[in-house]
Amino acid sequence: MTCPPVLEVANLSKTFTLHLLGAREIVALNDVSFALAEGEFLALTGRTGAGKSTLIKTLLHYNRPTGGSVRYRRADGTVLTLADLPVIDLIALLEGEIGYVSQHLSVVPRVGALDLMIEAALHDDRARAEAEALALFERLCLPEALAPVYPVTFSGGEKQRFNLGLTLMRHPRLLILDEPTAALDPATREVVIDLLADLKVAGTSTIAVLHDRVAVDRLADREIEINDGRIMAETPICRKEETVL
Ligand SMILES: Nc1ncnc2c1ncn2[C@@H]1O[C@H](COP(=O)(O)OP(=O)(O)OP(=O)(O)O)[C@@H](O)[C@H]1O
Repeated sequence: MTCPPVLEVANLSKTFTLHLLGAREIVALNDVSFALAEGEFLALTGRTGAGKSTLIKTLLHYNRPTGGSVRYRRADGTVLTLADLPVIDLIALLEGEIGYVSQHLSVVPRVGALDLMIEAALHDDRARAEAEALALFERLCLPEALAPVYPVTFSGGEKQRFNLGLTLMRHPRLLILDEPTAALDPATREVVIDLLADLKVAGTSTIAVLHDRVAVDRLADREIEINDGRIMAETPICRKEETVL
């Protein structure tokens, strides 16, 4: 018996209207449909400006879709249609079992990195949260000296790993990543790829916008290529170690 998908995106569209430019319209996403299997790692690829970030922001309802629907299946089998959720429930979902790691830092100012991570934990055990946060610091090769520092002062690559760590404090079962390795040198990129690979083994379902071919080849089960806001190609990825002889 095959598992029902964790996420079903049906005919999703997004048109931006530029009101200050005579209501000019930009069709950023056009009739995109796909499903994400439980535990699957899906890579979204495509040229710059193709609509990849718009796709993930729209499927999460950070952008209000122009058309289409997104259905998310919880661990207990309940299926939620995101557009029908009261805002408070949508926020709880996006700050809990669905984790979104954007390319940008968005945190409370003048709070140190470690405290932000401790606050992000979904439980009230501060000592446990601190231990979890420090373990993530180490796993992400963030120097412990940065723990009390405001993340706004971090380098691009440090911010990127901090963003990931912050989201992982909540142990999301569905992870949505926007270019998680973009600002990283090759060695640090390996650190992040290894962590994402371990999360995949642990059963996390993931959608990641990736320009990084190494990351696609190491992590993805399937690649969807976006162009002009549409799906151009959908390719299963077969790794050597998975090939049955
Ligand atoms: N809020 C917005 N208002 C107007 N246009 C937007 C908005 N967000 C995105 N766009 C436009 O939608 C198109 C797709 O942008 P998007 O950021 O999704 O591309 P992308 O594939 O993620 O690109 P990149 O790889 O460069 O990050 C672009 O033409 C962009 O200018």
